[in-house]
Amino acid sequence: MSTDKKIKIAIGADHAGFEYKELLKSYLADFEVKDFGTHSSQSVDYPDFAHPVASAVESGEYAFGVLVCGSANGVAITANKHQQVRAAICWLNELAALSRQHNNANVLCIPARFVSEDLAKEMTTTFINTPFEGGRHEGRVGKISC
Ligand SMILES: O=C(CO)[C@H](O)[C@H](O)COP(=O)(O)O
Repeated sequence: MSTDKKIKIAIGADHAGFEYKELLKSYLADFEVKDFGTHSSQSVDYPDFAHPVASAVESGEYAFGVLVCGSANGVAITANKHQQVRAAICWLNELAALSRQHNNANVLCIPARFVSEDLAKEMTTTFINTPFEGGRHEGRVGKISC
């Protein structure tokens, strides 16, 4: 994959996403990645990890967040509570691309129990490397915050 050491990525997961998070952390070794936990497969509560990742992206310190839980619903619902966060649940590579092109998503949410490791890696690469298209999508994205 293409790499850019200047891109900072915040990553987090609950117990269901722990193994995928570890895998993605290694996969993203050429980026500046901060791991917000969890750090084992012991059962935990996904908001305890989704909020810190979302805050890190919302602050502007991290360009992107990657969150992993079983279905991706919990981490996405949590992350989207943050005003500056647009968290997208993706289970196809095309959805990862569209989440960037049309929605300017800044947090990728991966359902570890429903996608393969290879697809998780592929979607992460796509998410990081796909630019927002702007244009007609600019105003729509601008209307999301309330
Ligand atoms: O997907 C999730 C939240 O959306 C969690 O990973 C899932 O709910 C965890 O379930 P369990 O406690 O049964 O392992």
